[in-house]
Amino acid sequence: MSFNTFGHMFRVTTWGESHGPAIGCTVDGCPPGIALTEADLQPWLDARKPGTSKFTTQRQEADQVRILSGVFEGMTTGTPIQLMIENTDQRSKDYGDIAQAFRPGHADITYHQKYGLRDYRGGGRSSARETASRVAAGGVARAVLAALVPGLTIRGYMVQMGPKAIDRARFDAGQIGQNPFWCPDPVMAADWAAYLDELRLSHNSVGAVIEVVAEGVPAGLGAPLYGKLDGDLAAAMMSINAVKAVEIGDGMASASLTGVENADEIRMGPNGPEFLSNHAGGILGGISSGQPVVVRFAVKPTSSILTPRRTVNQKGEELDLITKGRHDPCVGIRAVPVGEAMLACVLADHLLRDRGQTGGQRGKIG
Ligand SMILES: Cc1cc2nc3c(=O)[nH]c(=O)nc-3n(C[C@H](O)[C@H](O)[C@H](O)COP(=O)(O)O)c2cc1C
Ligand SMILES: C=C(O[C@@H]1CC(C(=O)O)=C[C@@H](OP(=O)(O)O)[C@H]1O)C(=O)O
Repeated sequence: MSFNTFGHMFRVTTWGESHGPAIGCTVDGCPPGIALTEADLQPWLDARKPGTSKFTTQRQEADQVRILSGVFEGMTTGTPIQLMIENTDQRSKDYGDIAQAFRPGHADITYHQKYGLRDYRGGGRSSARETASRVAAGGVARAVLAALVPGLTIRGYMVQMGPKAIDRARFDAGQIGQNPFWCPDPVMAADWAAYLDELRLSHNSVGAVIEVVAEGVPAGLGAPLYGKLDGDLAAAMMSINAVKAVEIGDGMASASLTGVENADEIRMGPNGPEFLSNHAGGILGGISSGQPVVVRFAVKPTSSILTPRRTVNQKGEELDLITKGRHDPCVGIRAVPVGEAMLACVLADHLLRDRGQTGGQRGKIG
């Protein structure tokens, strides 16, 4: 199976299966001299790990990350950084029924069609268990960004669960870590809790929308035309399991705006040009403008549910399949730290690419 690598200068290759002994990644291209310890990475893994509330999969993994190479005395050396996370709570017997049958909505059927054989335990390589490795790599990317762009912040949160969207008038960043949904709207967080409880107890699941924002991104990251920052962000988010749509800035809604409404007008401020709005989501012509970079993505409802769904098996026989096991009733919750990690990786990659091409030089205004 090829294509397990993401990025150009900051390159992440992930490996491992959900029910194998371990998963992990190799980060190649990290500059030398960046302060990095396992303790710097662990909080990001803790934010994503399974089994932390009744609203996520009940699989219990510590997701303890180990740095095996590329760091000496707390500093990156510029050599490949190998990160490893052990799998400790696999329960492969739950997957006996899908050894031969295909879960509707999961990757079982396409993996079989393409490769002719698959590690069906836990979905193998197609399991979002793989996203733990992305989050570990994202931790390295954050360390690079913290060293090279002080003040840059990345924050993700859920803005919609099923049909229930947050009220932006109640947006309170302080609430994001205070509920199990990364929800910035405390009223909607309570609503989601009741809604998701009812859905999971009735053997169902639901989709979601996640928004991730990076502030303090310098102008000038990204390149026309095949190295666009927005193009790479779309690819990064779309590569996350269950993602079905990605938007930058106003995204799909910009189609219903007029040119007058959509123009992000510009004025001179005390420190240079200032934009009066941010419909563009911080990216113009594939290049960051210095405004916040705003990315949104939609995840579909979890396909592994206890309600019987019609499917077929490898012999071509039709059957009704109940998917047992420990599954997320709304994958959007744990996709929040994953989206943050992918944004961090793309920004670190583009920062290094930009330094290679322009040396960080910028055109002057004013
Ligand atoms: C954080 C996260 C957790 C997920 N948890 C589950 C799960 O418990 N059960 C499941 O069937 N799918 C889960 N998924 C979705 C599947 O991994 C995904 O649907 C599958 O890989 C097929 O890929 P596709 O949906 O992109 O086509 C999860 C996705 C993410 C991002
Ligand atoms: C293990 C994780 O999530 C898993 C993602 C997943 C899927 O199909 O994507 C299915 C479940 O796997 P299993 O049935 O093997 O426990 C989840 O628990 C994790 O994120 O660490």
